[in-house]
Amino acid sequence: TMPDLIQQSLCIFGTGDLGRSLGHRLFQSGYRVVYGSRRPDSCGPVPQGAQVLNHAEAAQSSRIIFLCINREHYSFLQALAPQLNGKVLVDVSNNPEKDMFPEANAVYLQRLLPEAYVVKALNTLSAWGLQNGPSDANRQTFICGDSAEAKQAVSEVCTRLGLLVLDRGGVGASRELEDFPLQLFPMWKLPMRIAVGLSGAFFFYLLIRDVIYTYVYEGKDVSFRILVSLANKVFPIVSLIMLALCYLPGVMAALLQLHRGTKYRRFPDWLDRWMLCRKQMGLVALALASLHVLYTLIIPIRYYVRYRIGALKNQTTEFFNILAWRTDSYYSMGVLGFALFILLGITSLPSVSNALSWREFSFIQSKLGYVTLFLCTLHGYLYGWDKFLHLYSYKWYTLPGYMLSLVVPTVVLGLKLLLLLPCVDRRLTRIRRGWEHTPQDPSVQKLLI
Ligand SMILES: NC(=O)C1=CN([C@@H]2O[C@H](COP(=O)(O)OP(=O)(O)OC[C@H]3O[C@@H](n4cnc5c(N)ncnc54)[C@H](OP(=O)(O)O)[C@@H]3O)[C@@H](O)[C@H]2O)C=CC1
Ligand SMILES: [Fe+3]
Repeated sequence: TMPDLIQQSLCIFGTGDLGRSLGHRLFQSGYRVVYGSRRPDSCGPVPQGAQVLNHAEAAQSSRIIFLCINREHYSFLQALAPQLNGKVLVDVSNNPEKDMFPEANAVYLQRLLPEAYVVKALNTLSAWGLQNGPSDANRQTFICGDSAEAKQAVSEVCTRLGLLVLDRGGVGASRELEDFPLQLFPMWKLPMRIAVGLSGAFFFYLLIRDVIYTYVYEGKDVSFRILVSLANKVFPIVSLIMLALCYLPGVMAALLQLHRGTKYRRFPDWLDRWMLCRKQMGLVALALASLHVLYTLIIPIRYYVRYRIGALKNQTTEFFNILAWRTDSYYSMGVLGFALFILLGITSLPSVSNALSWREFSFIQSKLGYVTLFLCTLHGYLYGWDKFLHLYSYKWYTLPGYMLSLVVPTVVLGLKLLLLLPCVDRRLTRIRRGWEHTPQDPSVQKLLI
């Protein structure tokens, strides 16, 4: 019923892992597959119905040739130039490490065969993923090449394989494409480093204040506190600081724009990088906040706590109304803050945020985000209440951890309040709409010309 499709054959060089998986998928999609191999008679198993020939013969069968060969072996293709000139060569290769070779693999291939049309594609897929059919992670492929017509031909094949094709431009973009598979959660690196660094620092700080101090002054060993009490201080402290760090770059960018009087100037690189990983920063903070919630929920079943309650059983103590208010208020702020925090986390998931308009997304991430930060900071302040008045809070003249955790959020919220002042807000809006800029600024003039 689809004679044109059944007739069309595609050529694959290399019968290795990727060659076989790709051939299998192409065959399933209705193409005839012809392999080019060094040893057509003794190569490994190939998909049913596929033909295996030597390279020169196989090249005759199709205009498009997928090179499922490692880059190190590309040089043999030069001898096949007469057969390969004018063909579309699909480079799918990756390197095991970054910057192994001076030029990108596809650029190298194009240099070896200047008369062929090199297209980089499929390198971000895996042989395993191809064999398993399109799953979520394997549904898209980046593609680049200098010939629009060759790219179009390869795109059609990829589309038939059920892949979403994302055009990245000329062959010069192939270095970027080849670096993709080598990345390991690039956006998570900075947030994870901050989380680990802050957690370590606060752990030792609190270890000295809570455990070592008690040991030195009271001769009591309370090291059991490390596992729950200490953890339940470190996690909320780091979580609150990181939540504030999500909003600090935005505030700083606004201040920078106000200071420069224009939006037509790039932010410094570090600020750009910081802004780009805000989502990951927020999700790490959410994970830590969740740990804080779990640790808090298990407090009543801890042996230490049950022991203390048992010991107090026969004493009649007075009911302090103010204490009831204090604890309830900080718990309620914590609960509300955490609920909003989860909402922020959910709306940052791609499948959810894709369903939101830009306006809805920025409403939740910015307005509700600041409300979340405010509630969580208030939770911290109410937790402290009047403790800062008591001398026992300052062991060895050091501040309690919760006080340190309030510094960054307080600064961020303060600056945000400043930005909300009507006169400041009006100026910022004018700058962001491009109505206002400092004309004597040379970089702006360059942009305007
Ligand atoms: N495996 C994967 O998941 C992915 C692989 N890739 C890329 O695909 C390419 C192939 O990978 P893969 O299939 O895993 O590798 P394999 O080692 O499994 O297969 C490579 C094939 O290349 C051919 N070959 C080997 N040496 C030479 C040589 N000296 N001269 C000519 N041909 C040779 C062989 O085929 P024959 O014996 O038939 O000649 C061999 O089967 C690589 O560039 C890789 O970066 C990209 C994305 C994912
Ligand atoms: Fe708390």
